[in-house]
Amino acid sequence: SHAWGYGADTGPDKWADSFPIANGPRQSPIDIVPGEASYDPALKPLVLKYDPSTCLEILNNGHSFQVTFLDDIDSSTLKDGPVLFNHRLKQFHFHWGASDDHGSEHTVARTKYPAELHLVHWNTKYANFGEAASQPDGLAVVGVFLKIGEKNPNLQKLIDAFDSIKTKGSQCSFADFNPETLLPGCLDYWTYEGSLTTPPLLESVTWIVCKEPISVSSEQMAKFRSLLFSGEGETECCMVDNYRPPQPLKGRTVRASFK
Ligand SMILES: COc1ccc(CNS(=O)(=O)c2ccc(S(N)(=O)=O)s2)cc1
Ligand SMILES: [Zn+2]
Repeated sequence: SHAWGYGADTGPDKWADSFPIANGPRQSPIDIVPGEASYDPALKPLVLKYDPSTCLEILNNGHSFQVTFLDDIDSSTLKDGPVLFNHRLKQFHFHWGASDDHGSEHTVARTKYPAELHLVHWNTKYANFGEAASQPDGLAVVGVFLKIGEKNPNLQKLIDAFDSIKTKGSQCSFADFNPETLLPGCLDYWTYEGSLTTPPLLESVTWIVCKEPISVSSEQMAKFRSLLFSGEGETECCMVDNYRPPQPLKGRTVRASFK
């Protein structure tokens, strides 16, 4: 069945049964080894321009929680960086662990962060998100690590909506949130050609992983873990460890935008 998840019978080690691309040549996430990344002076700075008025809703899709954006015009966009075309923000979501010592998808020299933010954008040379998602240069996902530290007031706005999206399939309107507030001060990044980290694991993602993390408090991480994978009326299953472990690099080059 296509009911994939993160449990023993449905988790990452079983995804290849229904999605053989799981063993493909450009799978994500990966372990980023800074010493092996090649600095590319031709890489441009990332240009991220987000319009809070295009923020639509926050929802629990049974795998993570995500905030979706109106993407019918160029109001929230990603330009430059490693990409050649304009991309539109579709949604952002997170991956996290059952405890503060793990939870990110990408790792840095095998270092795990407690969580990772993904801002998903699609290349507007294609007609729409679904079209773009099936093209090798169709998507660009910005990854931002979360590190335990000061309480993050911008994350708190998301956390305050969790009571309304506790169970799988629940959603509520969510307006005027600016994802720019979730970006680190420095936008130095690593970039490589990869895939979606969840089924359908499409190999259509230019990954842009920020070197600098943002902060999250341990108490805020505990609130992430109060969300449920399970639907209303089902046996409660805490939404934790919704991350895929690093995949083989298979000869790919990881470039750095910084020295
Ligand atoms: C064509 O049919 C499709 C196309 C795409 C999807 C997946 N949905 S999605 O693109 O939002 C993402 C899934 C995983 C993401 S990650 N962790 O790599 O940022 S992004 C579903 C059906
Ligand atoms: Zn993700």
